[in-house]
Amino acid sequence: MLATPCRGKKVRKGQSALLTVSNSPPVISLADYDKRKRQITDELRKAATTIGFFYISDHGVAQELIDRAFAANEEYCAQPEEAKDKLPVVRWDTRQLTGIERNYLPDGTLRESSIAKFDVHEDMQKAWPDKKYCPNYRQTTVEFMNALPPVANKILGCLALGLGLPENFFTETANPYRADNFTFLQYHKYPGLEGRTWKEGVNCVTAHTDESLITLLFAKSPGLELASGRDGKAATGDTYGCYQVDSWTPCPPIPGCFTVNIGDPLQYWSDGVLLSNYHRVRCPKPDEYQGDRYSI
Ligand SMILES: O=C(O)CCC(=O)C(=O)O
Ligand SMILES: [Fe+2]
Repeated sequence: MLATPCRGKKVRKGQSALLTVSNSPPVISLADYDKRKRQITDELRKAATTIGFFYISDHGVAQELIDRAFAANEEYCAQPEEAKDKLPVVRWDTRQLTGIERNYLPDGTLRESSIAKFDVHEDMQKAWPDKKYCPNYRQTTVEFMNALPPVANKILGCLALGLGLPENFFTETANPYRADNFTFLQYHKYPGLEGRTWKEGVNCVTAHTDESLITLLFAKSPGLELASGRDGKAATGDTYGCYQVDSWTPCPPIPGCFTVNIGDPLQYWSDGVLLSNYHRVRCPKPDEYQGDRYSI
């Protein structure tokens, strides 16, 4: 079905490099979901099959809870280093996906993340930070994570309907409370990069596609960009020397909305109809906001 030329990613069969569509993701409202399911399905199908990204409004997750989740992220990052050193380290190769993750920009600048799975998972029990330093992280993370499946399920239900499949086709498989499920919440802190300039091609997060079914993202500031309708081409030009895309569309956060993108499994399972598109987080230029950037 799909070739895998580079780091497990793929070139889409039969798709030309450029699609002539507007590349900016639409805002899709989930308001009156039951009454408007047909319309929402049409809107989601269109966005997922042309851009692979969309914003979701009227999702039902309280702004107050979203704000607390960002505060929990800051709380985690502010722990003393000795406390962080006691936490399990995320390893993608062994699927040890709970704990702390440290990535570095080419100049050694640290980008810190933490990953939490649903509290029912055994490995999560060792990954919660010390309450002494992070009094709210666990409770807030659990509360926030529990608020997300209802949103994800609506989106996945409509995406299934849009493909002519039963509404529960993806949600049955994607039950995040199942012990063998890998759904996770990832908090990121991109450190402030004040006054620095970066060589073209150096990004805070290099071009990639996601391995989730869908990703629900909240970010506090711009930086996310998407390569809509374009295949990653094996070439030099990005940090990993893997993908070259010659047109990037900014995907700044819209207050109160989730930014949502389709991930690889949905592209595979739909035989390339739903698009798991390349995206990256660009390093800010000197005239842009260069302070710390938080995303969830
Ligand atoms: O931080 C962001 O805005 C997006 C990060 C991202 O693409 C990812 O974690 O997969
Ligand atoms: Fe991503």
